[in-house]
Amino acid sequence: MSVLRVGVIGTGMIGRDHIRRMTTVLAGVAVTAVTDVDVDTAKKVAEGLPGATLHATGEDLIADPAVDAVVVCSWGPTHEQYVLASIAAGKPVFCEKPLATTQDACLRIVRAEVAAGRRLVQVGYMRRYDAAYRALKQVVDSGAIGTPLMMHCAHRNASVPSFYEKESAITDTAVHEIDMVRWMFGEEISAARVLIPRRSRNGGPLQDPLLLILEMAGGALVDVEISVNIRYGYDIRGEVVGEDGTAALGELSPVVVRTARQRSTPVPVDWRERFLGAYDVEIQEWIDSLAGGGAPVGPNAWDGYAAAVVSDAGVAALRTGERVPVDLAPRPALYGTVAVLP
Ligand SMILES: NC(=O)C1=CN([C@@H]2O[C@H](COP(=O)(O)OP(=O)(O)OC[C@H]3O[C@@H](n4cnc5c(N)ncnc54)[C@H](O)[C@@H]3O)[C@@H](O)[C@H]2O)C=CC1
Ligand SMILES: O=C1[C@@H](O)[C@H](O)[C@@H](O)[C@H](O)[C@H]1O
Repeated sequence: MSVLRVGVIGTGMIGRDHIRRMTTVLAGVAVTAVTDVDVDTAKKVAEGLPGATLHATGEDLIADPAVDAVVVCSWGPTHEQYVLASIAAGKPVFCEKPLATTQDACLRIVRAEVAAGRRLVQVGYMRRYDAAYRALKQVVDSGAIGTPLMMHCAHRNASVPSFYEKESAITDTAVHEIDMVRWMFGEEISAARVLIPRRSRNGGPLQDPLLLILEMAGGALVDVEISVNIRYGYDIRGEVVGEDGTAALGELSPVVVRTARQRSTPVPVDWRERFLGAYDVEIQEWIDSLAGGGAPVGPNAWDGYAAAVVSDAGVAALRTGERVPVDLAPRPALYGTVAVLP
């Protein structure tokens, strides 16, 4: 079996987590190079990877002949330069979300990939790989609950770091639901609104929670509660309401505890725990798709662009209180003829 040689740019929290899974869990892959502007961290990570090269820059890593494919896990504003450099080098690139931090930057990536004439980019929207979301989509697609009319979502973080801003609730957090509902309904989002409830005393200067309302092109409505200081753990919920029934993400805990007349299940601490299996499947399927020179089949540059445009609409809705339409550029043929590829 051939081994995909991967270079990782950014050895922070998720970069190290993806390196751990590529070196200890997944098959057909070796991490052969790393880099980070925080040289000390990158050096420590490289020391734990026998034979891997520590590069001074992301560009050096992309040019390394011992790197077949690139994984970008640096901060969002740096994604564009590394994704574009990977496309220019003709190397497949898995980029953690967001694809880039502005819709113009995402469009530059889309155009570069179209000019290259083949799919090279995959974006890290891992919910599409989660067993519960996949089971939910299977029910929706089967028609068992009839035409979907609404989806209720909750995205709750226990807490967020001090650099998290008001807009991050949309651009950093709800962006996962933005991608997920496009995939779940197989269609684009046409408009966004934000409703602002009473502010939590745990939210500090943030407007927390928020309610993001998304209008799907086919007329369904999606509401997303975004609470980022919920304290009790990391809680992700989703329920689709159809004409003939409803389907919701199941309870995921492998254990139920009964004691002192209480019944309880643990709540994950954060996304690494909740989506552990999804990240494994996501990266394994990406590796497998590249075998023998193949193209990635997961969330593509168009999906990254569409998520950025909807995020911008959400941010504008948050700032103005208005309903903001989503205005997408024409979609290039490289990204298929159905609205959102399955
Ligand atoms: N799919 C998901 O659920 C998640 C995705 N993410 C995404 O992953 C990315 C990284 O997030 P974290 O690991 O949480 O951040 P982090 O701050 O822990 O790690 C980012 C690393 O990138 C490095 N870096 C920054 N600029 C760089 C540059 N120009 N070149 C090379 N390295 C550079 C930093 O020094 C840092 O070590 C973000 O885009 C974030 O949105 C993060 C958490 C979960
Ligand atoms: O991507 C992620 C983080 O960056 C973000 O800050 C969290 O809100 C999300 O739940 C997580 O999946």
